[in-house]
Amino acid sequence: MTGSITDATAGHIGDAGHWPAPYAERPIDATVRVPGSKSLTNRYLVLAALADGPSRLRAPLHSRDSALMVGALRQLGADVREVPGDGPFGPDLEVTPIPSDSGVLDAAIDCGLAGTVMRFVPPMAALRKGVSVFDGDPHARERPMGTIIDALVALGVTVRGEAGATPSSLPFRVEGTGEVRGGHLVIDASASSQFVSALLLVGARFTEGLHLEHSGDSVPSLDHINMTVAVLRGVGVEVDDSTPNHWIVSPGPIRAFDERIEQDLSNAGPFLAAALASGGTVRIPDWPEHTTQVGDLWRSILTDMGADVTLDAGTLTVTGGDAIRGADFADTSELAPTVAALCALATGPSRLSGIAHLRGHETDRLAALVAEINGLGGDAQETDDGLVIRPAKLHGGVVRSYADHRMATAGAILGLAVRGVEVQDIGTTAKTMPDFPQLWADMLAQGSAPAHSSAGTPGGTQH
Ligand SMILES: O=C(O)C1=C[C@@H](OP(=O)(O)O)[C@@H](O)[C@H](O)C1
Ligand SMILES: C=C(OP(=O)(O)O)C(=O)O
Repeated sequence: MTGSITDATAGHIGDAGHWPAPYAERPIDATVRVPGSKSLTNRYLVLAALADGPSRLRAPLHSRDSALMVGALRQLGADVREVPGDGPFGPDLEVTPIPSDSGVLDAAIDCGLAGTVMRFVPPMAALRKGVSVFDGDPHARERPMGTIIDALVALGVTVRGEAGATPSSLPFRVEGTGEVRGGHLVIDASASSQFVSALLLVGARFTEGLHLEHSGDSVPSLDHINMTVAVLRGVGVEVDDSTPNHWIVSPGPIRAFDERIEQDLSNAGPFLAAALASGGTVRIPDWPEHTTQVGDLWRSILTDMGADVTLDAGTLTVTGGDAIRGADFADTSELAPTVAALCALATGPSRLSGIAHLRGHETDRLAALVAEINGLGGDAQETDDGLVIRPAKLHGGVVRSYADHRMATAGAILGLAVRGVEVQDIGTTAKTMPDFPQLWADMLAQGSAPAHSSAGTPGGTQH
């Protein structure tokens, strides 16, 4: 760490489990790499377990959510091995698929708090013989699951809750017979795009394939569904998504693959936000030229907030100015907590819309963001489908993370601009980024641009 960035406590957890968020005395000037994409890693893990031969994931994410997925697939009979790779964030993974003739095998699946595990794995369990019991963290029992359970029941699969009746949330058991006929299925996926992705990922393995239709309010996080469709096509699965709210997956094999996982562009967000929060520069090399990750939206979001954003020779460079501009953002999906943290530091008002379903994420993110921003003296309010955040002078205090990795990283962003912020349970970032405190400290340690006044932001006035 250079002398230009204060707070030598970066990366340490305080006695009360509070992480003193490092405060940026000067503009950050850093080049950062982040681990592999959670969404891509867990999709490719699912497909590898269902494929027609052994597959390899290069530079995958190693985190709690990916470990939970690996654990689930092993329970279902897949063989997942770590093999040396060339990525800086851990080994590659080789996957031998779930054998089709493994007999009757019972399984216990720990979903943790991972939406991808609790939604993607139950349809896989229906495709093999045996009982698979699903449960997770306490809050996982409150996340929306009814749509996926009802979908399986409509497909002829037996799903029982603790009392024996059809449940609407974790815990439950799926009684697989080894075969699902498939066909036309209508669901309401307005609470999560993961319901659609979950069924599309297995659809080719249904005897008749799958014609999935969404009926209800709009489906959130459409980028994630488009990612699912693109990944499926990449492994030889035919998907027709030419009619809005309809996805037709032809029956057929899922081709084994050897795939390099892109870095997690959503998790790049807090580091890029650090450029704005400190009025400095953050570069991320190997930014994909074409990607299905929602995190590619950082390029427009951060431009709208007043940053200078360039993508040159594969490196994304974000330079913050003297002030962060407030703006209106629709459908920011999993990027919303990071966006909200920047909005709380902005000089003008912001509105985030199209994110009502965040109430069913790791925590009720709309309520949590309002409570924690306002707890630091901010001015945030919930709307029907999002947040309004107005400029306010912030002060130090504790940011609670609610077991939500993105609340914890939002606290870290605020702490760069506001002295005296502590994040409760920074360890929860392990859900998708186990090294977050170290990566954050490394970013700060790299040096700093010449001092500039960050006093243009409400947070900056606290310096
Ligand atoms: O399919 C995926 O990998 C994801 C889909 C989105 O879920 P929702 O549609 O529930 O927002 C996103 O928020 C989540 O972080 C990851
Ligand atoms: C909503 C998220 O996760 P999950 O995959 O658990 O839904 C997220 O990572 O922001």
